[in-house]
Amino acid sequence: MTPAARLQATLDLSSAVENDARPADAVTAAWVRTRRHLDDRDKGAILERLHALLRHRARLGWWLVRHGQEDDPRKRLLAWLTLGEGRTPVEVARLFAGAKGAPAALTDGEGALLAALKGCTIVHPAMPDAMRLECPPWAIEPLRRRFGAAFEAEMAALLTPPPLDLRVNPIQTTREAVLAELKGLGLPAEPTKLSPDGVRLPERVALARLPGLKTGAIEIQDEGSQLVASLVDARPGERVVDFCAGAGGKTLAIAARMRNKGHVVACDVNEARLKRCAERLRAAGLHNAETRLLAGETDRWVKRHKGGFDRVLVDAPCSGTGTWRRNPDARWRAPEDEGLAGLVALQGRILASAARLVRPGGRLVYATCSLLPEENEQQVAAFLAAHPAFAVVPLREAAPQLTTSAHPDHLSLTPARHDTDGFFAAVLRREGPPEPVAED
Ligand SMILES: C[S@@+](CC[C@H](N)C(=O)[O-])C[C@H]1O[C@@H](n2cnc3c(N)ncnc32)[C@H](O)[C@@H]1O
Repeated sequence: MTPAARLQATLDLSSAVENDARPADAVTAAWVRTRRHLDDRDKGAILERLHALLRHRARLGWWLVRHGQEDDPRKRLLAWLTLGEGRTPVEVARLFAGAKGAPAALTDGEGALLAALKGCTIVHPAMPDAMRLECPPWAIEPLRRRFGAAFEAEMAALLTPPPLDLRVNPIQTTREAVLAELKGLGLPAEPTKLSPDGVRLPERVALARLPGLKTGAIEIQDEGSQLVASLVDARPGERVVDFCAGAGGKTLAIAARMRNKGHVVACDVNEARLKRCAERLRAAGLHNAETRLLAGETDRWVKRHKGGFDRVLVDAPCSGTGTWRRNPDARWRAPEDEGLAGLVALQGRILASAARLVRPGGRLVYATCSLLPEENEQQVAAFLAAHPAFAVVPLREAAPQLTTSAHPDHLSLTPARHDTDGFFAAVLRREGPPEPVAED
């Protein structure tokens, strides 16, 4: 592909993302699937530029509005080439020459825009915080409260390209073998610093270069997510519930740690995600887990299995603020349902219901990929106040190796401090019998 053809492909993909309500990664995956002829280098260059455009979306839009231009994918790309890649108007005009397969030739207005942007930096002192920090207005105050003086550093870290983390499936192989294999392929793989099962590749690679993904020997999973699953500390032979299992990222990690012994029930209200979870369990060679579709958090199945499990993980639906580094478009989509308050209420209901499944002496882990105290510490405090049968297991006891957490009692991972996605997890123990609840 010529550099100009790569730009045209980036424009096509960026327009597809703009015109589709689905998250950018879903649109991108579908787009790539229908373009199998693209070689890995072209694909890599196109995706890298798309991610830059998504990461700097608000800043680029601010510059366009300032110069009276429409904020659309083509203009954003022009602005990015100038402000982000430092190309001169002459270089950009050479790429936008209107040749076959290349972007249409520049209009006079676009030429004037490039001239006006020449020599500018992508961040301007007059930018409002929402644009300068690429942080939606609704999240600025809660995140400022959460991080204090570190707020801007955390926002900056959320704008960096994430590493590619893999989790090794101990049923099939070892971390040493995976590291040796990846190094043999010329990939700069390193063991993850905190997770004992993780391997980190500092940058995006073509997934086709990772044969273990097809065989289930490795899974793509952020180091933070691996650490949350490890806090469940499920032992071979135990009975475990992953209450919000989704497509099974953490279910797989838990079931593998149990060495295929015992039983894991992966619950969710989303049938398509659970189906994907079942497929991934099969591919990974894990047969100690089943999926269970729930009608809602108070499904009768929960009542029937009251007190029946050693460990329960609630990886609650959340604002996803901790994953903005990986899903840069997510920050500009409002939290689901009625906004943050609706999510917080749903999390509270899910946690209260799932807690019924824990046997006396058993462990309940509440986790989110949110950075907001409302969804994390405050949620746990409200649960403990209403459920005196539960007590916190401090992190130094639950996971002494994770004392770098930003919080003394709970796991609190942040992109700037730990170079992981933002994750929160609280480990709780049931010390008394399940309380009767209204729907019992
Ligand atoms: C953060 S995601 C889970 C990610 C998953 N644990 C993983 O590691 O890949 C939250 C999940 O909660 C599910 N969910 C939403 N409402 C629920 C409810 N009322 N009861 C159970 N699960 C629910 C969603 O369908 C979604 O799959």
